[in-house]
Amino acid sequence: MSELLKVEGVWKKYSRDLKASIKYGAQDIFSGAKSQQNARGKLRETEFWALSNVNFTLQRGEVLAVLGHNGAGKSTLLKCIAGKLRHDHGSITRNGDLGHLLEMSAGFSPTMTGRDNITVRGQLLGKSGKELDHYIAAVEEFAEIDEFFDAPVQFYSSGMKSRLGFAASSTIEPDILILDEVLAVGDLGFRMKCYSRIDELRKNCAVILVTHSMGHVGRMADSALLLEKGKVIYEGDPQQGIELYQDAVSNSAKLKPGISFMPERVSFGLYVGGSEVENGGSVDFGAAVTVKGKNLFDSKLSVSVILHEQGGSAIAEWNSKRNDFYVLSNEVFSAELGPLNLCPGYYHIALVGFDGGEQVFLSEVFRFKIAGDFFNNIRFQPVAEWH
Ligand SMILES: Nc1ncnc2c1ncn2[C@@H]1O[C@H](COP(=O)(O)OP(=O)(O)OP(=O)(O)O)[C@@H](O)[C@H]1O
Repeated sequence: MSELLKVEGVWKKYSRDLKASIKYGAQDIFSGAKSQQNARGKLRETEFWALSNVNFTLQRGEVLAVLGHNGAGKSTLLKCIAGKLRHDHGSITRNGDLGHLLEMSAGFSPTMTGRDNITVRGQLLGKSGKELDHYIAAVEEFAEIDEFFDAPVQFYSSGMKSRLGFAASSTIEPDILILDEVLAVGDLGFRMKCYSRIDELRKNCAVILVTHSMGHVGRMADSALLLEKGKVIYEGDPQQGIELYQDAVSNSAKLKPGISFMPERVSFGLYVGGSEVENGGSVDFGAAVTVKGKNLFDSKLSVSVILHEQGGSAIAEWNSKRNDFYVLSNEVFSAELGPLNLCPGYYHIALVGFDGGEQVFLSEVFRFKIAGDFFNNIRFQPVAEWH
């Protein structure tokens, strides 16, 4: 393994005020080296550190996931590494070619077609003749945007831009590949293609990945860097990084008041092995979960238990009507959900009640964490035959 990137004591400041930001920027350019020396520790009014003393190294073959809340400084760090932004203090040493996809438009001219943009990019990379033709053909093949390749980029959907951008950046076989939220866009088929391309490239390069999807981190990263307000608060094992990040997200997540509709008319709880789990509590991976509730309405109701990923979409729903089960007025009911074999992380459960076809309540959201080692609980074994 060889070291491809060294980030040492990097600081970057921004100003919250646009006018002040332009003025300070001009002053810094004129004061040159002096500003570099004074940069650390000196903040003018309205300025703040978007990155404070960031250090890490990246080896060939390594995939590093940069994690953090919105505004933690992830994109700023990637832009500094890519040379798109000048950092105020510290040093960034790159050994090798860089490919990056920092924004969806990825520096494409909106009025030029995809093909023309790729041709210009290829030429800027020093390609000509057959080599340039190969590059354009390879990008066109990977992006799979068909006739849009010959349409102006301004008519592309965000998914198409990300396809073209990823294809353009990953086809040059860079030494360091920087991807900022690229895999958030695009359909599953394209994401799978991106995964295999990254798996292929990582043998010879280093990848820095910014994503809010912990699935991507778990699937691809060898290490994680967790940023909070511009500071590195964790560096190391990705699973540990994911847990710390999710804990931080969960602690800062505020449930919106007003989301519940007549919550006083329903009560429910989560139980594991007869014991009630407290809101925000933890459930071991693989433990059988039961929801118990009481109908405080005057009429009989059908109920749905809905399971959500934290901040994400519904991933399961159990509806009593499908079992032809109705909860009578003032009756207690239970729904045995069984083991929730979900990746460790935070989830939400809510209860919805229906009187006939009409929704009559939505409960408060119950938050819990699936804890434990996901992988240890899966048993693989050989079997005699396929069918
Ligand atoms: N050009 C700018 N001028 C002033 N402040 C900026 C500028 N760009 C970003 N910031 C601020 O710097 C901080 C870090 O921003 P950055 O975009 O790096 O965060 P991030 O971790 O990438 O967030 P997200 O997950 O939302 O993309 C934020 O407070 C942001 O508002």
